[in-house]
Amino acid sequence: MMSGYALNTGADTSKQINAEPEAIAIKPSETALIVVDMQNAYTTIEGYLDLAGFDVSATAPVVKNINTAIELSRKAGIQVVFLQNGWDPKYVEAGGEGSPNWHKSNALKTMRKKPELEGRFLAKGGWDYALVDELTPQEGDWIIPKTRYSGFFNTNLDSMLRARGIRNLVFTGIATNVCVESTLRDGFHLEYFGIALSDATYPAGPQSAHDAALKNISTFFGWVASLEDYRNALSE
Ligand SMILES: C/C(=C/NC(N)=O)C(=O)O
Repeated sequence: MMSGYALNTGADTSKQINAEPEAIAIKPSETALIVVDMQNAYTTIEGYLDLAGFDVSATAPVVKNINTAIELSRKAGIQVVFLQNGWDPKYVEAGGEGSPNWHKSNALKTMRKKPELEGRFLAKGGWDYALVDELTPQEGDWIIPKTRYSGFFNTNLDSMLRARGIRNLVFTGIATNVCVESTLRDGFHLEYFGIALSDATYPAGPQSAHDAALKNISTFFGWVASLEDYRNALSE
């Protein structure tokens, strides 16, 4: 069994999550639940992913599972962190032609291709950027805006976690193969223990993209568990 690194010596007891490739132990006080980009853009019909041609028809059960993971985490004293992806309404933060993001972001590319959509995707203050109604942050949760796929890039996430002795990150959200994987990978290089919940994440692209991302995570960068595994661990 792996043991997530411990900085605190608080009274909260270690919980063992049944995971791939092996079980991992976490202490609630040293753990955060990371909810990646659960915005209308990535989850909802008429949002960015949908209008860019990605299938979002099966996100509802994932939203439900994330809600459960959030409730379980709050009850267990695990810090809940919402990441929120997007840019200022003029897209200055998205970078211009000098940025690979300008060339690779399907949101920016789709808006360039269809001028009637200009200004619609992932602009701060808009519906597309907003977190879905079903997952409303509560007092004590953190909301961390980001402008690139990784939640660690140009944000205060690392220092917020580090200051509180948090070393284990449980990942939920969309998309498994883009922002979830990017953030978990960056976390790995910053010495965080990353655990992705397979049924509380959803891909941008086919099921094979989801499966490949999880396989990559469990083989090289972290651990993969189900919501049930997480629930069982927290009920110990
Ligand atoms: C495709 C995509 C994914 N974002 C994410 N939240 O994983 C994008 O932002 O363009």
